[in-house]
Amino acid sequence: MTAPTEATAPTRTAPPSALLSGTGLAKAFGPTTALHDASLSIEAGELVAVMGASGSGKSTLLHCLAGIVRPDTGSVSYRGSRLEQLTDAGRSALRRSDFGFLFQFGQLVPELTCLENVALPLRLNGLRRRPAEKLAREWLERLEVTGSAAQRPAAVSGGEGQRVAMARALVTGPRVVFADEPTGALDSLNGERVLKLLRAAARESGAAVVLVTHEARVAAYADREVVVRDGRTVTR
Ligand SMILES: Nc1ncnc2c1ncn2[C@@H]1O[C@H](COP(=O)(O)OP(=O)(O)OP(=O)(O)O)[C@@H](O)[C@H]1O
Repeated sequence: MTAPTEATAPTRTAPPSALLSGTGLAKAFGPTTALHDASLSIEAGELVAVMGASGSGKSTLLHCLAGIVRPDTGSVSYRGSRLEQLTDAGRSALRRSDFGFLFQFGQLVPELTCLENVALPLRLNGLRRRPAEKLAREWLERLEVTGSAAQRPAAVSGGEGQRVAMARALVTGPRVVFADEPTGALDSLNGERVLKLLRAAARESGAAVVLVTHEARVAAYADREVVVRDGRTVTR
C-alpha cells in the first residue's frame, strides 16, 4: 500500500464557497491540549470524514466547529458569521435552526417514543404537535424505521435506534450535520446502512456532513478526508 502523502497545514483562508470553516483552532482542557492548530472547511453537500487515533482531538474539533466548545484561539465562520462573536443564546439558536447532531449511542430520550424523539427538535423550534409528528413520521419512513414509531428507544435494536437518531438529526433540514462516530456501536451491516442513508439524505438536501471516525471503512463514504494528529489537522 502506498503511504499517504501529507501536506502541511491546510490554508488559513477559507475558500469562498465554504459553508463552514474553522481556522487555526486551539483548545486546552486544564493541562491537556486537545487541539493545537486545526483547520477545516466544508461546502454545502459535501461529506468530510475527520479521521485520527483515539485522543487526537477529533471530537474537540467537531465541538468547536458546531459552537459547542469555544476555542481558545482561532475562529469558526458559518455563512459569513463568526461563531465566537455570537452570544451563547445566539449560538444555541443557530445550533437548533441550522445544525443536526448524531452521536455514537443515538442519545434518544428514553421516556419518549421514537416518533416523539424525532418530532422533538421541531417542537423545540415551535412547531405544533400534529405537523411535527407528520414530518417525523415521513423521516422514519425515509430511514426505513417506521415500525419503531410507537416504541421507546429501549425496545428497538441498536441499528434501528441509530436510524431514529438520524431522523431526529435531519428532520429540521439542517445545513450542517455533525456525526461523531455514528456507527461506532453498530455491526458492519447496520453501520453501512446508516452511512448510506446519511450520505443519501445529505446529498438530496444539500447538507454538509462532518463525520468523525477512526475507521477507514467509514471514511470511504466521504468525499474527502481530514486527518487529526496530536491536535493538528493534516490533509491527505
Ligand atoms: N472536556 C474535557 N475535559 C478534559 N479533557 C478533555 C475534554 N475533552 C477532551 N479532552 C481531552 O482532549 C484530548 C482530545 O480528546 P477528543 O475527545 O477530542 O479526541 P478524539 O480524537 O475524539 O478521541 P476518541 O476517538 O477517543 O473519541 C484527549 O486527551 C481528551 O482526554
